[in-house]
Amino acid sequence: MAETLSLEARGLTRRYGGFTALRDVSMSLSTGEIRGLIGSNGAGKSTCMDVLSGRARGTGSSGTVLLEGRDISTLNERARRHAGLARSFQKTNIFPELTVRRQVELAARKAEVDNTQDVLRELNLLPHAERRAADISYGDQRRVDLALALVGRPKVLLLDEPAAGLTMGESLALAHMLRDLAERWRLTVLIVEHDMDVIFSICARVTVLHLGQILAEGTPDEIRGNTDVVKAYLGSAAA
Ligand SMILES: Nc1ncnc2c1ncn2[C@@H]1O[C@H](COP(=O)(O)OP(=O)(O)OP(=O)(O)O)[C@@H](O)[C@H]1O
Repeated sequence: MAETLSLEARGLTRRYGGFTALRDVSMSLSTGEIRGLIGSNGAGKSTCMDVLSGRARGTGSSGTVLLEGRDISTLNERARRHAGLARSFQKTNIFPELTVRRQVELAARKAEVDNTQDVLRELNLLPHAERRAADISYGDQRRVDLALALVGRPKVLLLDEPAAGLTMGESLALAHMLRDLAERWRLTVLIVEHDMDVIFSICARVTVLHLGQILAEGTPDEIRGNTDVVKAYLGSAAA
C-alpha cells in the first residue's frame, strides 16, 4: 500500500504583480522526514513557506497544498495551524518580560491543548521555565520559539532559519534536538537554513530553489555533488 504523504505541494506559484517569485514548485515530504529548503537570497524560500503556511493566499497565489492527503489550499493560516501545519519564524516571537513557562502556557491555551510541561521537557527548557525570557541566552530563546510552534503537537513544522545568530555549537545542538524530536514525534519538518552544516547533518533530502524554481532535489551527497547547485548556491553559501 502506498504511504500517505505528510505534506505535498503541487504547482505552487506566487506572483507579485508582473514578477513571479515562485514558479510551479512541487514537493512531497513523508512522515517524520526533515527536508531542507535551500537557495541563494531571493530564490523564493520564504515565499514558498508563505504559500504553504497560508500566509500568501488569494490573488497571485496558486497551486495545491495537501496535509496528510487533505487539501488545505483554501484554509487560512490559522485554520492550517489547527489542521496540524505550524510555522516558526526567524524573528523571535517571544515576550521578553514573561517567564518561559507562562508564554508556552499562553500558546498552549491558544492552541486549545494542555501539553506545556511535555513541550518544556522535550526542548530541555524545564531548567529555565521560571525565568523571564529576557534573562536566558539567545540559544535558549530560540528553543522557546520552537516550543511555541510545537505546543499544538503539529504534524508538520515549517521552520525558518532556526540557527540564525547561534554559535556553531548551539546550531548543531539544536539540529540534533530537532532530529531527535522528528523521530520520536513522527514530526515532519521543512527547514529553511543558510547553515549548510545544519542542513547536511539532519536532512535526508534537500530541495534547492533558484530564481523561484526547483533547481535540484536529492540526498545531501547528491546535492553537494550537483555542479548546477554548486554554481548557483553552494559555491558561495558554504563559506
Ligand atoms: N511582497 C513582495 N513584493 C514584491 N516582491 C517580493 C515580495 N516578497 C518577495 N518578493 C521577491 O520575491 C523573490 C523571492 O523572495 P523570498 O523572500 O521568497 O526569497 P528567499 O529565498 O526567502 O530569500 P532570503 O534568503 O534572502 O530570505 C525576491 O526577488 C523578492 O524580492
